[in-house]
Amino acid sequence: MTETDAATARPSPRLVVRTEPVDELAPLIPRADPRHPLLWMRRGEGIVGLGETLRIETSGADRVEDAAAIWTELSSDADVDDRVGLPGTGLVAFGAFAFADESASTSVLVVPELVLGRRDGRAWVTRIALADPDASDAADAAASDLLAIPEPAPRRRIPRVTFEPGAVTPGQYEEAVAEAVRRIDGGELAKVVLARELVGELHEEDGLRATIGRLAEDYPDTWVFAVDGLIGASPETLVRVDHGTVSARVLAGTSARGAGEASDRERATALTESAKDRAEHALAVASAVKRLEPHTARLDASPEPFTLQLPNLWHLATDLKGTLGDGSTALDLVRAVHPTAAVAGTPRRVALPVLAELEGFDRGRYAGPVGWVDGHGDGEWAIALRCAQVEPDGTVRAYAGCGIVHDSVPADELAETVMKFRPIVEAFGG
Ligand SMILES: C=C(O[C@@H]1C=C(C(=O)O)C=C[C@H]1O)C(=O)O
Repeated sequence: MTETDAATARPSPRLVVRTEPVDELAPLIPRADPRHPLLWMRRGEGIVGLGETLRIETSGADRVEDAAAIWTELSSDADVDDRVGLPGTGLVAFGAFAFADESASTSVLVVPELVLGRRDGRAWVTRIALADPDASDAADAAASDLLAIPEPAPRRRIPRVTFEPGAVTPGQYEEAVAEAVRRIDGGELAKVVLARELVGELHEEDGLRATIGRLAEDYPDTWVFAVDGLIGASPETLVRVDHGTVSARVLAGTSARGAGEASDRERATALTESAKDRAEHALAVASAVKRLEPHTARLDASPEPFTLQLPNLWHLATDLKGTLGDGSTALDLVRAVHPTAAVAGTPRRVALPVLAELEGFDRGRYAGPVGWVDGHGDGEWAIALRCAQVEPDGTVRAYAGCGIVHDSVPADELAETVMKFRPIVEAFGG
């Protein structure tokens, strides 16, 4: 993979971008890079990135703001010939940001050399190159075939990773939940989200394509993503910006699926009627609305939460939809809404230090924003949930957490993390 560095380069490099329609690319996943997959997909449509033209790395409290500023500059200087004009065509970067300001993990925007995309039944290929300062015709630089469109690879078995609890044992997790409930009852805060991690070793370094394929097959209605080793299938849309419209899906409140049809429906009904889950959900919706509202001319929320059915569980969900009021880009809104109450707690300024203290590990990019942004500032971002970070040495860290409120029961929350781990653990053969 090409190692380049935009964050430190001044003046910023100029990108030459060309998008052209192609007949068909389905299925996309077998064309992804098996070792360093870059992918964003839902219901068979999305984008796959190959190669790396440029990488923007940021960290600290201003990680999103700094990346957004570099991206705006790169985009405004880019020479773009987009013959398709759909969300995800033209210049794009895949991104993943650390959850916490203090995280040791870097945040990244990766600009691939080649993007393969499908949307609304149309397919395209985008080539992104650094302009050659000596070339007389910039478009020629992008047209020269640096990377060929890969043929779909044959299917292979998913890699086998055995997961064990990481820094925090299940017992310690239950203790942390109990302590959180004590603090909530003491009036310190209303909600805090506590997660735990599982750690394993990946030995088949080219097996990630099979893992992603399994996530997409089993969880087709989620956002399946792979960005710089962060792999997962998230049901929660942090924010989408598309030609002046804004949307988000807030999730909070979870129940197991029932064994038979009748018991399954009962679980969903019980979830919509549960005062605990509704209260937890209302906090998450209020925080998303509060942070999006200043940027929107209009913002509507579904009047009542609905139940979102996933193969492993039910969630209470609220969709937000609106129109932008201030020309914000997707990254501006990511900065405005992250971290939401769904993954941090309420009030946020109290919940964040409590979470850091009680959780006992660095979340890295878990529960951070993951998605893509284009040259117009449009993009789709999810909250990185039901995911794992694969380190270059093969260490795999998977994460799952739960919103803790005053009537949370430690054993139930531990059981909920097990349900939430299921997609990623199974996609690694567990
Ligand atoms: C924190 C996670 O999920 C979040 C917490 C939820 C809950 O507590 O009910 C539901 C969906 C997500 O917003 C996770 O999956 O790790």
